Amino acid sequence: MALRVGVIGTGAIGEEHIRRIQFKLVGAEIVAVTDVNLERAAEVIKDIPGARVEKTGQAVIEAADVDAIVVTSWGATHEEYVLGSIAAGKPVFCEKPLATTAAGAKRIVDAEMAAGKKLVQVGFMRRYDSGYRMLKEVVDNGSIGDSLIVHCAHRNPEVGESYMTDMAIHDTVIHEIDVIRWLLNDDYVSAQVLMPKKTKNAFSHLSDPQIVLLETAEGRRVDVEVFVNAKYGYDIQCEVVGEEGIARLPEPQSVVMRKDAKYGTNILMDWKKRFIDSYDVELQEWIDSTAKGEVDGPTSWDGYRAAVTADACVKAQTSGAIEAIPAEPKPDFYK
Ligand SMILES: NC(=O)c1ccc[n+]([C@@H]2O[C@H](COP(=O)([O-])OP(=O)(O)OC[C@H]3O[C@@H](n4cnc5c(N)ncnc54)[C@H](O)[C@@H]3O)[C@@H](O)[C@H]2O)c1
Ligand SMILES: O[C@H]1[C@H](O)[C@@H](O)[C@H](O)[C@@H](O)[C@H]1O
Repeated sequence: MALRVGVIGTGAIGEEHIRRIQFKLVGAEIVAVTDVNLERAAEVIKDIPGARVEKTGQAVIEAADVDAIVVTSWGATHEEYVLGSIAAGKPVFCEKPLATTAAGAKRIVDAEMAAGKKLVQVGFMRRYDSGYRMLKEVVDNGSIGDSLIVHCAHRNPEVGESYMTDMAIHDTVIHEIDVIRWLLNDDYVSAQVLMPKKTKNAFSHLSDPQIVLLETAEGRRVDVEVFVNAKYGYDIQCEVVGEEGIARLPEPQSVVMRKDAKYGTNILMDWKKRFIDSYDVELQEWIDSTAKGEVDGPTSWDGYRAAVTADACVKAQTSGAIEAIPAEPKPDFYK
């Protein structure tokens, strides 16, 4: 029988995930959705027979015909819905961030451990991207020797007025925080944030761009330029400097053109397209492992460690200091 999925939050990525679960992937169907904007929720499922709108997230979680939950509402609301899913004993896929504070993510870890069963997967989809997987293979097989430095850039063409300075960390750099921790098989010990000259293209309340500097337990250094009003495109860069060579994240495939006295390729403008294949792989694996009663992907522990690092970065945004990131052993429950 197909896994019956309920979705909380039918905005941009909620709609994307609803459509891929219902029309592209196998083994699952959408049965219930909700959003604070109920009209929007109804619009998103209008061509899905049998799917209905529930009035609240809790109603989706508690519905008898919902086997598993997908949380795609705003970041600050994730904790409540993930805790609700754990309390109901239902598997939950939560888009990043797991919670917007380390304390919130810790409450999820504690609740899941108390429930005695892994139920939570976090939407760190870059771990499923073929480019990052190729890069990890090179890092792991020693082709460039030991990794010493990682240079990253995370550029969005623009963001809306509701995007705040701390969101550069827990909404945007959270991707690098997780994927570089996974890539290096290392964890962070300190964070610092530098604020370069501000672009004229950002709203006045937003510091943009920013440079995040992370240090790992093994002494590696990671720098992330986060620039969310970069105008020219949606551009994700990652370069690993090793003892014996350099390895770069491949660019998305694109036809090279010679036209109008120019030679080049297009740059994407939309995050939806940049990791489109990885969302498919991520959610198909989630459906398959959930059907087996397992969690194979990034866990709440990964979401929690990312949130601890994000908290240090947010503190560093205002202190200007190098902020320590406390080390913690991974509980056996998550090994
Ligand atoms: N993995 C990725 O690449 C990726 C990409 C985009 C967004 N995201 C994450 O997904 C989440 C949603 O982002 P988005 O771009 O779709 O935002 P969005 O604003 O387009 O959609 C969010 C939706 O949640 C609804 N909502 C807000 N509070 C709610 C609540 N309490 N209960 C139910 N619905 C509620 C809003 O009305 C809105 O429709 C964010 O956490 C974001 O960081 C992840
Ligand atoms: O929610 C989005 C999404 O996670 C994108 O991948 C990221 O580039 C954006 O900065 C963020 O706002």
